[in-house]
Amino acid sequence: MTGLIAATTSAADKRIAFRAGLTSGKIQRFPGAINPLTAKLVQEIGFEGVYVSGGAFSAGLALPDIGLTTLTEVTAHSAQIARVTDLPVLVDADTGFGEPMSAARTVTILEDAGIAGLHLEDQINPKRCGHLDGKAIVGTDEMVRRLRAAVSARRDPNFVICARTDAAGIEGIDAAIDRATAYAEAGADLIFTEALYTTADFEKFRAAVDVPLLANMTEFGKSQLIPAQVLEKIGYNAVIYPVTTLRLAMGAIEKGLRVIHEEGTQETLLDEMQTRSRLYEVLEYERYNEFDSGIFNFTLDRRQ
Ligand SMILES: C[C@](O)(C(=O)O)[C@H](CC(=O)O)C(=O)O
Ligand SMILES: [Mg+2]
Repeated sequence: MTGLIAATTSAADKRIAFRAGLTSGKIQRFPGAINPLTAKLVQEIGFEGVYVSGGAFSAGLALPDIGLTTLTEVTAHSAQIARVTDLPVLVDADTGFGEPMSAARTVTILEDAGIAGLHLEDQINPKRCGHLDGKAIVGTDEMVRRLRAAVSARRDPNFVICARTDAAGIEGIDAAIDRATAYAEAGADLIFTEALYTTADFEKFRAAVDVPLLANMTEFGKSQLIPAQVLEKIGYNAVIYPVTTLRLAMGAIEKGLRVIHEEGTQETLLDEMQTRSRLYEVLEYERYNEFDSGIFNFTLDRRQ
């Protein structure tokens, strides 16, 4: 039964692994998982962690990424993902779901949900995707209050609090670096350098601060798609591919629906599908059968 239904690694151990990864010198790759099944594949393929994207979660609800989802919704979704993986899960907590006190509550609730870390961003509410124009950010002091509240609420000292700065696209990279320094002083364990443009920007950021850094390799955004090996050489500690699995899946879904609509059958799509047997393998279906026979292993005589 071990490892079926839920993964075996405790939340405490996942947080320890996350922290160890951040100081290992090896880049920690966190693809976004759109559901628990995807998280199982992320682990099987050998990544170091799982990311829960606010953009992908809201898009899955057919909503834009403008802070419409609630802490309760994000927590329920993230907890389902964390439950099935031995990997640390990093959750996009947007601006913390309210004022600094709400950010503090967000930390406790995500801790209870078995999450390894969250990121809070310095945008105003309502926030928007960091790769769009027209963003606005709160003052450094306001974000520092947000972070201090989050850090003070943490009960497991290994829970990772990541501060995201959206300042580069608004005030320039030097201002973003100043903010990152202030956020690290406020207790952030990791800095998410949102929407930098080129490799040179990532290099400049790395040279300027002495705190673990996270890169966002989202598609169709402002940043060049820099390979993980290059980011590692630059000295980045973590990278997310936040919306990639959603975009892959939605691309395939749209194409497939059009084929069925036009051809009246999905026959020509079969090669592109995950087969039933592969699905059952990922689900470890056979082990559930073994579990059942372990329980129902008695026989009844005629008098019972
Ligand atoms: C990382 C991000 O916050 C997310 O919600 O996944 C988004 C990603 C995206 O919209 O491509 C962001 O960068 O704001
Ligand atoms: Mg987001």
